[in-house]
This record gives sequence, C-alpha cells and structure tokens, in this order.
Amino acid sequence: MAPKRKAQTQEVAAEDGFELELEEAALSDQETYDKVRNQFDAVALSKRARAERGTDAASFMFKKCDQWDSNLKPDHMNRPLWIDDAGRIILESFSPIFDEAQDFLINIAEPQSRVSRMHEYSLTTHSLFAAVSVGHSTKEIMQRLEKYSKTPLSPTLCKFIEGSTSSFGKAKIVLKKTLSYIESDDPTILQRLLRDPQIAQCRADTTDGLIQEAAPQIGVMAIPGTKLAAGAKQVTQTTEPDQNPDNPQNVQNPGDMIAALREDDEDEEVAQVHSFQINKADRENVIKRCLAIGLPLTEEYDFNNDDVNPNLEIDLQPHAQIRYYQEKALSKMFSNSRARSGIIVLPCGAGKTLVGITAACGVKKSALVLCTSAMSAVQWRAEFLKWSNISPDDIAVFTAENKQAFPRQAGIIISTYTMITGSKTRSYDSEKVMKFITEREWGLLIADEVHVVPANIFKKVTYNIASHAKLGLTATLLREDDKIEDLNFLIGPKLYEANWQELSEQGHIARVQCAEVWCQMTPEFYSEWLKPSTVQKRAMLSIMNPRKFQACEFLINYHEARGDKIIVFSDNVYALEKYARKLKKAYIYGGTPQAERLRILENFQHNEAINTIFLSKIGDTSLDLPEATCLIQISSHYGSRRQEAQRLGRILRAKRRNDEGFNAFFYSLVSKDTDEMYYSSKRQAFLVDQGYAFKVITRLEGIEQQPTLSFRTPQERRELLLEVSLANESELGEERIAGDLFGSKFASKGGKAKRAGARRTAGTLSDLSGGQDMAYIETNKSRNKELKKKGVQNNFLRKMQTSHSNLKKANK
Ligand SMILES: Nc1ncnc2c1ncn2[C@@H]1O[C@H](COP(=O)(O)OP(=O)(O)OP(=O)(O)O)[C@@H](O)[C@H]1O
Repeated sequence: MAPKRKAQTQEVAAEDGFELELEEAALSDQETYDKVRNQFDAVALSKRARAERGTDAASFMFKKCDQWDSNLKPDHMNRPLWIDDAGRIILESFSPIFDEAQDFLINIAEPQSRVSRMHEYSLTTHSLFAAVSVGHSTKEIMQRLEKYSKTPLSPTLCKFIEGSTSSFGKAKIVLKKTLSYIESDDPTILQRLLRDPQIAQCRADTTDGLIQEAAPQIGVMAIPGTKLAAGAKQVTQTTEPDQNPDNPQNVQNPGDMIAALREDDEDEEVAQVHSFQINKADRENVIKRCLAIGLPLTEEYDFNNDDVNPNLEIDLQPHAQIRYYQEKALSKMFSNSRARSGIIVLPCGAGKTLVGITAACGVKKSALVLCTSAMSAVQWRAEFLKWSNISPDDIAVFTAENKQAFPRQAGIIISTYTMITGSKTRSYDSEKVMKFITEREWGLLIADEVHVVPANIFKKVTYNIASHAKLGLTATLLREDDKIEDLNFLIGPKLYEANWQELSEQGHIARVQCAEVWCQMTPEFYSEWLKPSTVQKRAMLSIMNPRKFQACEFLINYHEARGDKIIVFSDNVYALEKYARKLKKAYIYGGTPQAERLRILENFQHNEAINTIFLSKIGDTSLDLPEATCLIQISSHYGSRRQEAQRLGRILRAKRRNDEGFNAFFYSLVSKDTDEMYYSSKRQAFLVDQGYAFKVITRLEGIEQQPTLSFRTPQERRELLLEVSLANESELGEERIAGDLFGSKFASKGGKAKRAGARRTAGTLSDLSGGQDMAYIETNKSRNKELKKKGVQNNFLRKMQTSHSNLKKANK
C-alpha cells in the first residue's frame, strides 16, 4: 500500500473504528479496497448527515433550526413534539404516546394539518384562551408541553403562554334581562377596563361608579383563576374519599368550608359583584378590545341556577347513545356545570345535529337554532323529535313557510339566518314571531354551519337575540375571506375539533378514495379556449370538454356496475342539464319543481334502477342521502375549500361504510391545462390537511375500450362546440339561489364569482330532501312522565347532572 494512501486512510478511518478494516483492505487488491472504502464513505456520510439532521426519525424533514439542534433532550426519541418559538408544533403520529399528546394538543392549540405521519398545530392566543376556559391551568399547559417536547420550551414561548393565559377569567360578559353587562368580582378590573376610551364609550348605564350587587351563590363555582373558583376546587376535592382525620379540611363539611372561606377572607368584596352595562350593538367591539388589552372576557351560563328563565322539559331518548367524540366535544362545553359558549368542529356526517340536541337537553331552557336554509330547519326539527322527548308542540319552525312560535313558557324555535336578520319588510305573522324571539331571553343559541355565516349577519344575530350561551357547529372552520377570526368574538373559542381520519378509521364516517382525473382538452375545444373570451365562456369550454364528458360517462358506468349510487355535482346549470339529458339521468337544480325533486330523491334512495342523479350546488350541504357512495364533480366553485369538504361530506355518511373493505369514491374531473387545474389544487388544500390523499389519474384504464361513449367522432365534438359557442352568455354563469348563504361572494377570493351572469331562482329549498314527508315521532305525555320518573336516561347527561348535584351538595 502506498504510504500516502495509507496515511489518508488512517486519518479518516481512525475515529470510526474502520481503521483496521481499511488497513487490511489496503493491503489487498484495488477492487477490495474500493469496496471497503465505499462502505466507509457511506457510513461517514450518513454520520455527518445525522449530525446535521439530528438522530431521530423525523428531524431531517425540517429546516436546520438552532433552537432544536443544540437543545435536544437526551431521550428526545421518546417524545413526540417539536415546538418552536412561534408556537408552531409538529406532532409525530407514529409516537407511542401520540394519542395522549393529541388529546392534549387539541385542547390547547389549533390543528393546521393532520396528514398521516405528522400533525401540525399552532399555539395562538385564542387557542390558549380556549384551553384555560376548558380547565387547563397555565402551569399544566407548560408542564405537559415540556413533557412531550423534544427540546426545552424556550423562554419566549413560556412568556407567550403565560401572557395569554394568566389574565383569563378576570371579567366576564353576562346577560341580565336581555341586557349585556361586563361583570367582575374585582372592581379594579372593571375600572381598568373603563379607563380604556374605546370600552368607556360603549358603556350604556349612567350609574355613578359601578353597579354593585350581592354575588349570587354560584360565585363559588366561578370562572377559573378567581378566588371563588379556587374555593370551589377545594370543595370538590373534599368530596373525594380522604378519610384522614388529621387533615384539617375534613373537619368541616363542604358548606361550612365555603362559609369559612368567605369569613376568613378579609376582603368583603368577595361577596359582591360589580358590573357596568354595555350597548348591545357594541358587544363585539368590547369583546375584541378586552382581548386586545389583555383582559379577555369569558361567557358562561350557569343554567342550573337560573331561576328567572323557565325550564324546558327535554331529555335525550333512551336510544340516543352519543358517540365518544360527541361526548368529548360536549364535555368541553359543559365542564364546571355551566354552558360555555364556543364552537364545536366535527366532520360532515359525524353528527353535529345530535351534539346540538344534547346541548339543548343539557341546558333545559328555551333554545333557538339557526340554520342556513329552510330545508335544514325542517330536518333539525325532525332530528329533535327523533333523539329527544320534547313535545312536538314545544318545538316550532320559523321560516318563510312556517311562522310558528311555541305556546308554553319555554320551547325551541328553529329558524334560518336570513329569517332572523332579513332587512325586507316582514309580513304581520313574521313580525309577530320576530317580536316573540327578540323580546325574550334564550338559554341557548345553536348556530349551525357557523363558518359560512357572514360576520355582519352574525353580528345582527347577536344584536337581535339575547342568549346566555352560544354553540357554533361546523365541519370546516375555514372561510375564503379570512373572517374566521370574527367567530371567536361573536360566538366564543373553538372548544373541540375532531380528527377526520380517526373517525373514518373507526367507521363513524366513511373511508373515501379521492381522485383528481385529468382530462385532455380536445383540439377543437382547446383552440377555442385559447382565444380571447369571457371567464364564463372559457369555464364552459372546460366543463363541456368532450373528454371530460366521456370520463364522467365512463365513471358512471363503472361505478353503477359495481353497485354504487352516484351523485354528479355541477355548479353550472347549463352543463348540469346537458350532461344529465345526454346521459338520460335525472337532475335537480334550484328551479326543479318540488314534486319532481321529491320524486327524484326518493327514486335514488329506493329504486334499484335509478343509481345516478345530477345535482347543482343546492345539494352541497345538509342533504342526508346515506345511499350515496360515489361523487363525481364536473364543475365547482373556483377554489372553494369549503365547498369541496362539504361535497365530500355527502358520501361520508354512506350507509354501507361499515361493510368490510368498503370505500366511497370522490372524483374531481379537471380539464387539463385550463384554470380548473389551479382551482382544483386550491380546493383540495383543506381535505389534504385532514389527511386525504388525492390521486391524480391521467388516464382512465379501459376508457378506450368502451365503444359506446358519447362524442367519439369529430363530427359530434364539433356539433357540441357549436352548441356551447352559441349558448347565451347568461346561460353560462353560475347558479344563484335566493337566500343561499353559501353564495359566491363568500366562497372565493377575488370576487370573480360576482361576475357570474345567470340568475336562477330556487324559490324554496325546504323541500329538497323531502323534509315534509319525514315522519315525526310523536311522544305522548305519559311516555314523558315515565321518562321523568326514570330520571335522566342518557349517560352523558346523567354524568352532567351528577357533577352538578355534587357541587350543589358541596355548596349547602
Ligand atoms: N350518536 C349517534 N348515534 C347514531 N347515529 C348518529 C349519531 N350521531 C349522528 N348520527 C347519525 O349520523 C348521520 C349524520 O348526522 P348529522 O346529519 O348530524 O351530521 P352533520 O355532522 O350535521 O353533517 P353535515 O355537516 O354534512 O350536515 C345522521 O343520520 C345521524 O342520525
């Protein structure tokens, strides 16, 4: 071996223990030496790479970060979290303690993306408020993050967590006789708020100083972080079986202890609450401002101790078994025996309605439910009657067709956002019901599909309706207009957000295969598309692309042969009609008469010969068709992520979802090299973040072998092009539906949709899914009595009641 080569080898190999092996190899032939040398280089390279990347399974996926590289805890392999200074959290879903960490993170942070191996969360001021409001203390949040984190929490992050959580719960917003007050047991907090000019100008009362009154007994269960809450905590602790007679706490009964706590307290103000009234219209501004100056307001309703508003006789039916994630979500709302305002996020078809109904059964006071359409209102009523024992007389629907209120002191009204906030002159009957609604206090306001409600509409709702607690329900906490933050102010923090993939693995929603099918434009359509033209015309050429038509026809044939029931969605009514007529399938759009809609939907559900229907965007939401197992989207609303998720929701509830090996299918047909490609990927962003993988299909296997597909000859394609070219501009636009809150302007940025030309009026949506034909389950009085005698039937409500009576006992 040459001395130079030997020296080099010794130098580099020494530190790796390769020295001997290389030396031996160097003595043999060149080939053996090169082999060993290559092995050595590979090891050295991977060692260097590991040193750069970190030694665990995932860190190499991230950019070099000094904070992480230099501070890794020795046992970081066993910890599942990466947290940076800005509160961005990466959770390894393959960690053995993933479930535990996920359960915790969902309470304190906002899920951003939950794909299969990595989940991403963000710690935000809102998420931390929500965390404290559901009972996590600052200390606990930091301790548990420290436990799961691979690196020590940075001082910047700790400061942020402390800053966001420590001032929470010092003041709250409460409702008294339909008026809003800011209340605190510490007058200095309110004085501090009133020194702020923006808050001061929202004050409505003219009291000199603050309004002062005796604190209600409920003070001992007060908001986290206050002295009284600490008292309540101790009370709860003493109810646990600690028999040690040396423990001084066991000498007193809990009631005495509260009294003692109060007597011991030198500060007499504890028994007092202070408040000032604010203008109804300024509610949102005050909430926002309080947050900005670091004193966020809480909104909780102590319904158990509300003796002013009459109780409503309502309980869940014994057959209603709420699922674990529904219970988890509700327990965030009801911990502490109070109803906390906030938003619950569950995937489409996961049962938000039952969550709302259970909440109403928990509060047992008058409730107002707001939906996006009259059809949903009718469905909500039917669901209330199905899942609860409420008397049908006590539950009314207030829509354009039904203008009812309830006859007794307490009840439920289900209405739509448009009915409550509409600016049009109301009929006499509507005016009467509106007066009924606005002049009373509501225990609970349930806001369905809350993410689509424009902020100004929801402001009007909170202005018009005096409700103690608000529950927002949604599947996708996203809007294209970035106004989602407003919901935090108008309703409350997000209380719970379920994981789509987890629910689908457990069979609560269907497993779905998603695919984007790329369809080449035919030459004649593409050369027309390339010419300068209007947005509508180009969009129409992409939708009517004969290859897309063939792909749709092929997929329908394929899935019908498999026994699937197929819904084809087209936002564009011109295309909807053309496709459906050519393929001899039934279709429904806004203008389809009611009787025909019902007939089509019934046939789709029960007739084995009708396996495909075409729907315009009126079928995007609230349509409960559990028979559907396959969706094909031929035209959609630009880049709306919400529409994509909601359409997917139509098959997540598939009846057959628990059949072995069952998969539902979701296809988006996209004309290649057109705007559709861009919008399609934008639309998928939300679902991809929920862990759905979109396969791109560039060629449908077997499509060439189908001789019967439409538009096979150039002659047919030219005729189609001529038809599309001659179509009236106004026919090509997007469907507009009266009273549709999911309308264009909320669904896409850039206002392109506003240019849409066609205006087709749906009249009423109320009948689309056969709402009127739903059989209401009549619950007679004797059955109610029987249920009452038996007490609360549902486990969850029973748990709530037990915890409340424990607290009551403790307070006595
Ligand atoms: N705990 C439960 N037990 C049995 N069935 C349930 C339960 N929860 C929900 N369901 C059923 O699941 C289906 C979907 O529920 P629901 O319509 O409330 O979903 P959703 O979340 O509101 O969906 P979308 O957002 O699409 O409107 C309904 O048929 C409902 O009866």
